[in-house]
Amino acid sequence: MKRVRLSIVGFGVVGQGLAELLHAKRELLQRDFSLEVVLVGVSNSRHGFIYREEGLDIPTLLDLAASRQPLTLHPDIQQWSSALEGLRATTADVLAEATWTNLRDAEPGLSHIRTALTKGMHVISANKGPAALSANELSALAQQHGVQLRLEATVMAGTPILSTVREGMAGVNIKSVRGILNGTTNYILTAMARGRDYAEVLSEAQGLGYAEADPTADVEGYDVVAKTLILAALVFGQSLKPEQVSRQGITAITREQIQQAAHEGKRIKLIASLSRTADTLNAPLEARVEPIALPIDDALAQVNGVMNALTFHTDSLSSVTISGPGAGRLETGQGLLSDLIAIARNH
Ligand SMILES: NC(=O)C1=CN([C@@H]2O[C@H](COP(=O)(O)OP(=O)(O)OC[C@H]3O[C@@H](n4cnc5c(N)ncnc54)[C@H](OP(=O)(O)O)[C@@H]3O)[C@@H](O)[C@H]2O)C=CC1
Ligand SMILES: N[C@@H](CC=O)C(=O)O
Repeated sequence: MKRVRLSIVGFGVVGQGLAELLHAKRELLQRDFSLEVVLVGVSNSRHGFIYREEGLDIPTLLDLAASRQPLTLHPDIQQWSSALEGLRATTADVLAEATWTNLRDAEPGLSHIRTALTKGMHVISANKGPAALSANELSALAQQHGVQLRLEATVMAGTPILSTVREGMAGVNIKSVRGILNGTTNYILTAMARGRDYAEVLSEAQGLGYAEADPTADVEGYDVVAKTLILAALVFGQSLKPEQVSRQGITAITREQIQQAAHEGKRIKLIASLSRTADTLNAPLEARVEPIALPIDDALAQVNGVMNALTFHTDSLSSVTISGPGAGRLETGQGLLSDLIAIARNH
C-alpha cells in the first residue's frame, strides 16, 4: 500500500470537497490504486494551520467547518497562525492549494505553492491565480526540485481537460480552442433564458458553491480570463498577460437581449477563444472572452447550467469537444483527487 501524506491549504468549498471525497472513496483508493491518503495538515484564513503527524479525522474537520467552528478544536494537533508558517514547519508529500484566486499577484496561493515545491512537496491546485500568472516559473521550480505540479482542477473543475491534452492528445497540433469555461455565468444565462432574475440566480449560484469569493470575477469575465491564460500556457506553451485577453462579461446582458436571441433561434453564452493568428506553431495567440449569441445548433449552445464545454480544433483529430461540470464542491474536489492519484502512481 502506498501512503501519501497530504496537506490542504484553503478549506472552503473545494478544500472540503476534496476531504469529503478522500473519506468517501477510501476503500476505492485502496482497492484500485493501493493508495492510502493521510490528511496531515489543513489550513484556512481564520484558524491558521493545524497538523497531526498520525493524520487528522476528516469527519471531525468537516463538522467543524460546516458549523464554522475553529479547526483548532480538532483534538491532538499542533497549530500555526498561518498556512505559510505551517507549511514551512511541517512535512507532507503533497500540498492541495485551494485558497482564493487572485489575478493581481496570485497571492496567497503563489507563496504557498512556491514554499511547498521548494520543500520537495508535489502540488495540486484548484487556485487559478498562480496557474494563470506564474505557470512557467512554478513548472520550472517543480522540475528543479524533482516534484510534480498538477492543475487539472483550475479549468472546468474535475472535467479532464489538462490531462486529456497532456496524455490523450499528445502529438496533436491544437490550432484553436473555443468554449464555455465558467459555471456561474452559464448557470445564470441558462436561468435567465428561462425567465429568471439575474440577482436571484447569482445568489443561488453562490449558495451552490459555484461562484468565486467575489463573484465580480465570474460575471465580469475575469475568471474566464484566468482559465484562458492557463490554456494558453498549458495547451499552446505561450505565456499571456491578463491585459492581452480581450474581455467582456455578462453584466450588460439583459433578459430582453436573451429573449430576442431566443426569438432568432440563438442562445447567448460567455465564450472563451484562443487561436493562433497564423498557421505556424509559434504564431502569437489571439485571446477573447465575450458573450456571443450562438445559433441553437452550435454544440456550445446546448451546454446549460453549471456545465461547461471546450472544443479543440486540431490537425489529426479534426475537432474534439469535452463537456462536463465547470464548478462545484465535489466536482472540483474530483479534479484535485485525480491529480493526487496521478502523482501517487508516479511517486
Ligand atoms: N468553487 C468552485 O467550483 C471552484 C473553485 N476553484 C478555485 O478553487 C479555490 C477555492 O475555491 P472555493 O473553495 O470555492 O473558495 P472558498 O471561498 O469557499 O474557500 C477559500 C478558502 O481559502 C481560505 N484562505 C484564504 N486565504 C487563505 C490563507 N492565506 N491561508 C489559508 N487559507 C486561506 C479561506 O479561509 P476561510 O475559510 O477562513 O475564509 C477558505 O477556506 C479558488 O481559487 C477558486 O477559484 C476552481 C474550480 C472550481
Ligand atoms: N467560479 C468558477 C468556479 C470554477 O472555476 C465558475 O463558476 O466556473
